[in-house]
Amino acid sequence: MAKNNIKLEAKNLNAYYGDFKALKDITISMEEKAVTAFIGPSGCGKSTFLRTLNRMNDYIDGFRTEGDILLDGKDIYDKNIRVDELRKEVGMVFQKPNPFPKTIFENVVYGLKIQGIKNKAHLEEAAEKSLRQTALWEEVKDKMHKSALALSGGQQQRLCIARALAISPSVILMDEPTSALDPISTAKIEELIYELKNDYTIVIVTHNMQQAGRVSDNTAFFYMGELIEFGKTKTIFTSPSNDRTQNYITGRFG
Ligand SMILES: Nc1ncnc2c1ncn2[C@@H]1O[C@H](COP(=O)(O)OP(=O)(O)OP(=O)(O)O)[C@@H](O)[C@H]1O
Repeated sequence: MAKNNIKLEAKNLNAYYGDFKALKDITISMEEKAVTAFIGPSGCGKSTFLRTLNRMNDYIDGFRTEGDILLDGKDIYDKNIRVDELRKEVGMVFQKPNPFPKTIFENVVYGLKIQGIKNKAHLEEAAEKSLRQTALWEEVKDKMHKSALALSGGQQQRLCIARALAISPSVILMDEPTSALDPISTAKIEELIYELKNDYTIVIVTHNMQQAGRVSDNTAFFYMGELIEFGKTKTIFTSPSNDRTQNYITGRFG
């Protein structure tokens, strides 16, 4: 298989919450249209790192970074970057499905409406497209104007992914997207991730080793704020070169 282009890169990235250094000298390249998984024990910095990739941590008082994060070669922390534009390009899906207390339709088109798109036909078309992409359309097409909160947890998470897709990002960040879901819903989301990587670059934080093994092309193992090992998922899971990676994936700690 030809090697994909690099979509996202961190170069010598340090991140701090006040005096606490949560990420230490992270350098990593993430391939375009591939799935990169972040694994590691609780508190090792996976979510912090994921959130630096669309500047979600900007909201946290005392948070700061050193080093660079490049999206398509451009530093996303550059002072000329518009964070709203960045977040259109780099969408995010969270651990717990978080639909708005609105209809299914309003949830999917939320981002488009914020962008000022009002044309009803256009919004309907976009909603259908995103819901088809997340394999939810058949399940919800007759209740588009009912509350999204009436959907099951798994459907809600697929709706949140559809909401993220509707604004046409090129990267989707997923922070433990299935940890609140049952096994069947989890399998659906995993299938979806597999499909989506044809068109999107995906970065996923997961505690579930099997999940990382099933869905990702490349895996990064973090430990206490450091990137310990990064490589092809198959290699990381079958013959890691670092003892700490080996101990973690075999369940000896974490
Ligand atoms: N808002 C915050 N303020 C201060 N420290 C924080 C904040 N968020 C995270 N941290 C600290 O940064 C470190 C990394 O946390 P992070 O949430 O990135 O880890 P994680 O690997 O994603 O953990 P988990 O798997 O439990 O979600 C931890 O020591 C955590 O306590």
